[in-house]
Amino acid sequence: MTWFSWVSSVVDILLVSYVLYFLYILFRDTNSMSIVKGFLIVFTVSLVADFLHLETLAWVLRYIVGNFVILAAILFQPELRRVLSQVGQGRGMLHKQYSNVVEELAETVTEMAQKNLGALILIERNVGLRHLMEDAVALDAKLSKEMLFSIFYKGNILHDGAVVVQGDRILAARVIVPAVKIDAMKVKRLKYGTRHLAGIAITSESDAIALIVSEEKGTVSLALHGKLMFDLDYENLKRKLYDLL
Ligand SMILES: Nc1ncnc2c1ncn2[C@@H]1O[C@H](COP(=O)(O)OP(=O)(O)OP(=O)(O)O)[C@@H](O)[C@H]1O
Repeated sequence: MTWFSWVSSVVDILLVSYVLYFLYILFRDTNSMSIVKGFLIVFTVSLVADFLHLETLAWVLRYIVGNFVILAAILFQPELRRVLSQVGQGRGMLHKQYSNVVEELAETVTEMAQKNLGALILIERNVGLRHLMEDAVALDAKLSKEMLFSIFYKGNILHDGAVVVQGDRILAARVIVPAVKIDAMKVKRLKYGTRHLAGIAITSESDAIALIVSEEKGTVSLALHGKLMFDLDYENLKRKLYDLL
């Protein structure tokens, strides 16, 4: 073996390891991991069936394993779409950094809901929310559970209104979403109060995501494009945020 083929083998192994690690990071917080585990089980059983000469079972399992790429493309569709759009935007490699924000947010609001601590968190995406922050309190603080809990703690002067989050920063607190014209009938039918309506309003006029923790109901809702996904649990919320960020 020449030194060149030795070095290229090492580089080859390192690159494959990196690709596998990268895929693991991208998929670990979705249901994809259970699909991968399912595939590994089917693959192992097919080897055992082969070994034991269980012809029909081995044939069926070989067929499933052989067509896994097509199956995976169908089953992984939301994840693949997300991964491709991130890579397209050059954000794929930043996913790990983003995953911390997603987890921190999902954990924080779930805990807030359990403690009936009301909150409104506006997550900026492509459309800037600067116009909302003119009369707000500028912060530019690192996003953390402690910081969000402190802000929305009832005794804090900043607790009234929303916070605006950009990446892993909390840009401002006491952000007031301008009153929107939602007719009285609709308000009655929707049965939501002003915090939820503010979340619906801001997301109908921007591409922001609003996380709304209901003080009264102890629920977490996510507003997007003016529509509310009501009462999300931790897993669903995290999955939704991963898809959107
Ligand atoms: N336009 C707004 N912009 C930002 N925050 C708002 C706005 N309107 C209300 N809020 C916040 O919502 C709080 C009042 O929530 P309200 O009880 O009316 O709504 P809700 O949707 O029923 O929420 P909850 O279930 O938490 O009671 C206010 O104290 C304020 O912090």
